[in-house]
Amino acid sequence: MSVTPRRSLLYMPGSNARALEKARGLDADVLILDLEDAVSPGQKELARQQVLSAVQAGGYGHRELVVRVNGFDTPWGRADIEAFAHQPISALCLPKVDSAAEVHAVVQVLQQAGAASALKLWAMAETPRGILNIDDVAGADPRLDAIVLGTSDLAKDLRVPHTADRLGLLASLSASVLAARANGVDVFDGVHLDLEDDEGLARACRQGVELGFDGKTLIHPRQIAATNEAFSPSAEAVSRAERIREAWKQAEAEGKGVVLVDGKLVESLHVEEAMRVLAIHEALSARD
Ligand SMILES: CC(C)(COP(=O)(O)OP(=O)(O)OC[C@H]1O[C@@H](n2cnc3c(N)ncnc32)[C@H](O)[C@@H]1OP(=O)(O)O)[C@@H](O)C(=O)NCCC(=O)NCCSC(=O)C[C@H](O)C(=O)O
Ligand SMILES: [Mg+2]
Repeated sequence: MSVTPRRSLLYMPGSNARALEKARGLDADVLILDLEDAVSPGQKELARQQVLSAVQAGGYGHRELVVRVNGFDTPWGRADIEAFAHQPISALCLPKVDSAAEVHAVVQVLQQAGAASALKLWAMAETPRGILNIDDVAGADPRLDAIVLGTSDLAKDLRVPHTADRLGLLASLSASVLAARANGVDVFDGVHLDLEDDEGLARACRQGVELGFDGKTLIHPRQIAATNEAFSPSAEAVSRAERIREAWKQAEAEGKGVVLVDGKLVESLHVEEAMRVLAIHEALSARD
């Protein structure tokens, strides 16, 4: 089993040349180079050019590069998509996706541009309509590779306050995880806006892990370390997974379909879980 760890996903405005440079040395798994809401209308062209130059220059190492383009219905959306159709990036992130039809429209542009099938699409779940259609969006096309929660836009549109327990967002968060898993794509939690609030960030990360997210989107480098820690398998989880792998090998050799590890029942589904933990751990160790 091969897994690409996507624990921490750092946004940066494409208009911020210093951030694009600094990101080459940051410990984030994914860099989301933003052309959308973090860039003012007057800087859209500059941001597109800077991000193009940055991805062409490279130097980002293991960090996956994702470009968040402007909405298809804006003056910049189509040109953004065409500009990055043949660049060395993992995915285009589409903001405020309301329906599968919006994904299909972008897929058509990529096909017309002859983009490689390796170029994926990530859909942002950040509107009430998008959440209601999230299963269709997540399964819209084989290029669709991940769902990204936009909890700021969502809280605004739902008219729910930003609370520590994120009560008003829970239904949308869980619906997105369900849709992602049902369609076999990754799913990433929204941002924590308070840069000074380390305790709140740690709590939000824990909640994200418990809700089933693969990682969390971030807005500042100081949020990376805590997020990586929260979304990495703990030493204890790795050690138990290793014991499960060993015990299962023996059980299989003896023709058994169940085994006890540390007094707990282990069946093939637990072995699958353990193998995923080990795959993430090994991918991270190989990177170190
Ligand atoms: C929030 C910020 C504007 C703060 O920037 P700044 O004042 O420069 O912070 P610092 O002085 O503390 O920065 C220290 C150094 O770190 C670099 N830096 C800062 N932020 C980033 C970053 N995001 N990526 C890379 N590097 C970063 C600074 O350049 C400093 O470097 P150095 O010169 O070496 O000291 C800023 O953090 C920022 O712009 N953050 C990202 C904002 C953003 O992208 N927002 C859009 C995405 S959030 C969203 O829209 C989610 C979704 O759509 C929703 O609806 O929820
Ligand atoms: Mg948003």
